[in-house]
Amino acid sequence: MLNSKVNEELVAAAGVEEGDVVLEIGPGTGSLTAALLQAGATVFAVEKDKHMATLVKDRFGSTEQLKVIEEDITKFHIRSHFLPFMKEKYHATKKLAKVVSNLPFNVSSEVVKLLLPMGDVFSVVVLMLQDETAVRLADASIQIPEYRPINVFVNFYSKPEYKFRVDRENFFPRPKVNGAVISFKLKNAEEYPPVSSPKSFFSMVNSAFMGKRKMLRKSLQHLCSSSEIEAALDNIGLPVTARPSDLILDDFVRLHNHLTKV
Ligand SMILES: C[S@@+](CC[C@H](N)C(=O)[O-])C[C@H]1O[C@@H](n2cnc3c(N)ncnc32)[C@H](O)[C@@H]1O
Repeated sequence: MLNSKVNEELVAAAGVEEGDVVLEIGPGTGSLTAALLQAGATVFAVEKDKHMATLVKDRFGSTEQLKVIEEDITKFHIRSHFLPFMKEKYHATKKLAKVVSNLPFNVSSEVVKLLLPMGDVFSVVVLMLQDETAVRLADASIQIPEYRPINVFVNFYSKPEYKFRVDRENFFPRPKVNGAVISFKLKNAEEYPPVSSPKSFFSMVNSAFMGKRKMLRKSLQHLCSSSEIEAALDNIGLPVTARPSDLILDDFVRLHNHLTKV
């Protein structure tokens, strides 16, 4: 990131304040880390590249305010490593941590899937993503060609908000596309839509989209007979010919709950 103002805006988008504990993924040379430390946060940085991890440790020296771990975030067990760190910093308080990260665009969806169900650890996840991805994830409207299970997932676990666009000129090396900052305010478990099991719910949603152009009464046939699916759709006020792109999160929840009662 060449523009330090963008880093400050990322920090502000997460509402980082003095005393906050922040998980930063991929600190690189530490430009965002510097802005987080400046805001008074205690930073737990996970960096996959050995050279970068050393560089960022050397840059800030030994300080209580920063811990750098050399690990790939997609293989890192956040709960077992980050939770003890967070508890130690927050002492006995029930405060939640935040995630602020400017990651390579190619790992962003994996990171989103990993972090959004962690509302018991993080209050907010603020990420720099490819602009197109940020627009798509922040928009829960159906009937757009990009509507996918990930949209249902994002809205199940969080309240997404597109924050601002970051032109590609601000990055080095310059990517082919613009970036954007998106914030996901994480829900806690009591706020999740009422489903018997998120695993069975997302398995149904994924199956529904497998045949994107197919009607649900066909694509969900491995779960129930088509007449049972039609009855459930009718019961929740949807046409029996509905396709996955006709259903918002609540509709999927009601459909799942009807089908699992059958
Ligand atoms: C876009 S750079 C970060 C730049 C830095 N945050 C800044 O603001 O200047 C991405 C960093 O993420 C690291 N990274 C990439 N994949 C990672 C992963 N799976 N886990 C942890 N770090 C990763 C890279 O080594 C690199 O240092």
